[in-house]
Amino acid sequence: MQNNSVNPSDLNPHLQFDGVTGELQFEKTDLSGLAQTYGTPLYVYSASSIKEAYRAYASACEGLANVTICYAVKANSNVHILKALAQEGAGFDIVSAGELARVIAAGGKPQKAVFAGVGKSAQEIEYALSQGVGCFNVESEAEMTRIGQVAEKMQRMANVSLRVNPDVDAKTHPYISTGLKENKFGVSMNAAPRVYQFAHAHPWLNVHGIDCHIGSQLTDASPYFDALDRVLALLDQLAADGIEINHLDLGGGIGIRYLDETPPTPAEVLPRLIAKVKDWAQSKGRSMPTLSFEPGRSIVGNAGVLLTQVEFLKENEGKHFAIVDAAMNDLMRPAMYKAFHGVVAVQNNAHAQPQEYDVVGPVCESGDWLAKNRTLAIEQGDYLAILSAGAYGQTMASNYNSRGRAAEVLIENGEVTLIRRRETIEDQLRPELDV
Ligand SMILES: Cc1ncc(COP(=O)(O)O)c(C=O)c1O
Ligand SMILES: N[C@@H](CCCC[NH3+])C(=O)O
Repeated sequence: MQNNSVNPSDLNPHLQFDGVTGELQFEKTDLSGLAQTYGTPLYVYSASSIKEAYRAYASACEGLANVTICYAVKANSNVHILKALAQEGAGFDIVSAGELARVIAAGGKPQKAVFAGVGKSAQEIEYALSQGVGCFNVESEAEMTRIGQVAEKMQRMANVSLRVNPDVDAKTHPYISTGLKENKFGVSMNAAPRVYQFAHAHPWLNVHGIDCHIGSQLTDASPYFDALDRVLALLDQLAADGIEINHLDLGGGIGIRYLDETPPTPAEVLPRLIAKVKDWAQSKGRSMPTLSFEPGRSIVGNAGVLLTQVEFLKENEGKHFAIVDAAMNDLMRPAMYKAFHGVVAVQNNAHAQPQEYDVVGPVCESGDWLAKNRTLAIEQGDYLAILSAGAYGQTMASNYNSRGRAAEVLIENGEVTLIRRRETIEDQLRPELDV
């Protein structure tokens, strides 16, 4: 076995090769059948996997504190997936008016949504307030001012938490680290008291809590505890200035296995974080704050695969390429972060010889690759599954090269539902022709 080959069931136990046919199945459903029925590229998600991942968070906190799990919509914003999570009781972490509209379309409660992001427009703030959004996670002094202005104009109280930047190294890819002072996110610990004072004094702002998210794809839990130490020290400082904060939003970021990573589980992280907050509250004679977490990737990442078909195999001077019908516009992560995604053939091809391939798309960019140096026994027409594609896959897709976005299906207990139809050329042309 090559060191970059991945056994799908190590990523998700619902993803298995059938013992008799050797076919890759998701929730016992043949993936080749889905590729034939719905075409490729096709995102396939397992509802059971999503629910189990959500429940791992919910049960890790059960009985320990008053905790809301706010699923980070940016990871996968399909309305049907949001609906499944809303039915589980999830709240939502949103970063745009569009994401809030999706939550509402899915039957989620705006009151359980927290609105983050460094550049909220006045229109977005107005829309969120009119829908009764739970809280704004505010990322700058200027934004706090703007939210105060919109709230005053609407004569509506806005709940605010300040997103602080604890300057902690999350030890992840530099593009997805968010809690260092060189990152654009949040307000520095030094500036935070001044911004809180402003909000505290404002008649239309209600200081609800504090928020801290240090990055994504964390495989080591220690940065969470370092960040929490800094947050608690700031809460002490604020209390001394007469501002008592009774809600902590500790962000998302727990990683998933793409290859051989061993990220901590919610059960390994959340109870320890909660215990730390509890100890702090007790030592200060304060009541236990309410808490929220904002996981995205760890809920959906390994609950999805991207199915693609081999268009051609080709060799250039000894270098072998598998040209497939999915591309960087469907799954941007390899091009953007050189991210690793496991790739496996969906069916066993007894005629094909194993060969090392770069798996590439049809887009006119050298950066359009999905995987490099993978040993695969495949022929033209075979289906491949790109693994761990449930998070930051379709949500980061584009129409580059005027390629339509892929279709998406959701499997639940053997039942397959089309949850997004394939985008047509007409869909792409309409906004330009309907003017
Ligand atoms: C503010 C905020 N919350 C939550 C998340 C979700 O992170 P993840 O998908 O790593 O759990 C992100 C993305 O990094 C984020 O920026
Ligand atoms: N898009 C990133 C994660 C960004 C998280 C949002 N702050 C990824 O694919 O890994």
